[in-house]
Amino acid sequence: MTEPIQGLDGKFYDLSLDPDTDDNTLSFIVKPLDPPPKESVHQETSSGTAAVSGQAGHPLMGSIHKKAFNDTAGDTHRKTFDEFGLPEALLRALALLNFRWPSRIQARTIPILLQDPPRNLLGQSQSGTGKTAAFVITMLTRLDLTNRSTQGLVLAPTRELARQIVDVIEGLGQYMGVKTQFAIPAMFVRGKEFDAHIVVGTPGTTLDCVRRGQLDLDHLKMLVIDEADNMLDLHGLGEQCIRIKSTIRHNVQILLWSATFPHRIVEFSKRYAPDCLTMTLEHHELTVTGIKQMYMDCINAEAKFGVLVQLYHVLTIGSSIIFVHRRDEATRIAERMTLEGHKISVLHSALENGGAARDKVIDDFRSGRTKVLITTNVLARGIDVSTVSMVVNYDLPMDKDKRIDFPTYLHRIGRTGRFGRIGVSISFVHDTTSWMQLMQVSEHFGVQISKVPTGDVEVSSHLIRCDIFNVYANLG
Ligand SMILES: Nc1ncnc2c1ncn2[C@@H]1O[C@H](COP(=O)(O)OP(=O)(O)OP(=O)(O)O)[C@@H](O)[C@H]1O
Repeated sequence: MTEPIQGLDGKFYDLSLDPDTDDNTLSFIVKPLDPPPKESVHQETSSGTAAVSGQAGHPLMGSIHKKAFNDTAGDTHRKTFDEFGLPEALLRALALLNFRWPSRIQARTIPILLQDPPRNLLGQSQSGTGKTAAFVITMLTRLDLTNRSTQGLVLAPTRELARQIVDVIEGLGQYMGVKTQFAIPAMFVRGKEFDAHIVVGTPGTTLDCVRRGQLDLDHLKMLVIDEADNMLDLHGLGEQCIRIKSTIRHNVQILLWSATFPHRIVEFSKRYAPDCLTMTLEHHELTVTGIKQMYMDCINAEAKFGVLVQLYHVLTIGSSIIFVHRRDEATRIAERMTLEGHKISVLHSALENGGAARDKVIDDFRSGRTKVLITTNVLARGIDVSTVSMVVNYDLPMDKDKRIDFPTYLHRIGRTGRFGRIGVSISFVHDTTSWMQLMQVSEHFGVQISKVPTGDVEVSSHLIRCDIFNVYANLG
């Protein structure tokens, strides 16, 4: 048995994570130790229920249910989707998908985005708080689905995110007869005109399709740019997004979304989406309460791999993502982890094969066929896999000037702790520079990043479990 953990209630528990999480819960085995309670422990919170229950003397199954708290909660008066005047077919799909209440960003944006005349928006909210459904619900409500012209265009930075967005549109639009198409490499027929209500694409391929006359945007009503701070960055995809915008009418409603909007991008974004309503957050509001941030101090860069192996020996924790800086490093670590007996997937942009290889990797990970995914920043943004309960920053994210990249840190750790779940992020530091960079992260976002010792396997395991437990105990 592992070392007991003292909960905030003063009692002692043995806690281990249960990897068999379902879509709605992160579960763990909790065994009360001192003394075994006669009745179940049941803790009601103001915004949901966190329960540890079971019979005395038996291992107990505790779980954090999908519940709205913190960033995902609506405002004081909790609105319902029924109040937004949505089509009946959409309400049916929301009910089927178990979307019972809108999250805060959904409650704030959907009603105003549905008003006439349509307003542009720059919308920011923490990772995993339901921005995708916010724009998909708006789009499905606004479009005339009896007309087969392309009325909605969604641009995303990667094929994985574009595929995920189409899944959300098809899920929410399943009773509405909505047709979607991709404008991503190898996912459309060259020379054939697009005839879908909504096209979801990456900027380069979308622009290509518009220029070839395959994609007609004359009837466009709504343009959504997901991960907009990244997409409008002139060092990246900004130029292509500007060109796409120059082909559309000026009364098209433009929605820009992201969890991060650095100041330098906000001004440009406001020019891209003129007169937009702006919902932004301060640095210290950006972190998600359910994500416990930690770090491990490695003696040097070479020692990091040993620490990683040690970490995976003591924790079997649902699914996890390991972020590294370089593609060759991702492959190298994957090979070594495989030799250690782990089932590993690797995804980076050099993995092409017309996209099929990338699609298989992410599909295997999503379905739980693989539990550990090693990747680069290509998957730092947007990807929503609810079973991910740990993110490892094997290397800290750097910008092109070799400074710590705050937005990417936030997006990476945001692959866990989604929509009210709890998760852990562990960043590796290996010298004074990386340690100072992590302290800058802590200061920038106003969060505590606690140290997990690397020497003693049992102690590190215990401390991580202890921290997770306290996040759990503090919920609500
Ligand atoms: N109202 C709701 N009720 C229940 N679940 C929801 C609701 N809205 C969204 N979700 C779920 O929350 C999860 C996170 O949503 P989503 O991926 O849209 O977050 P996001 O804010 O776009 O995150 P990121 O900034 O990382 O891109 C998804 O699994 C989605 O199905």
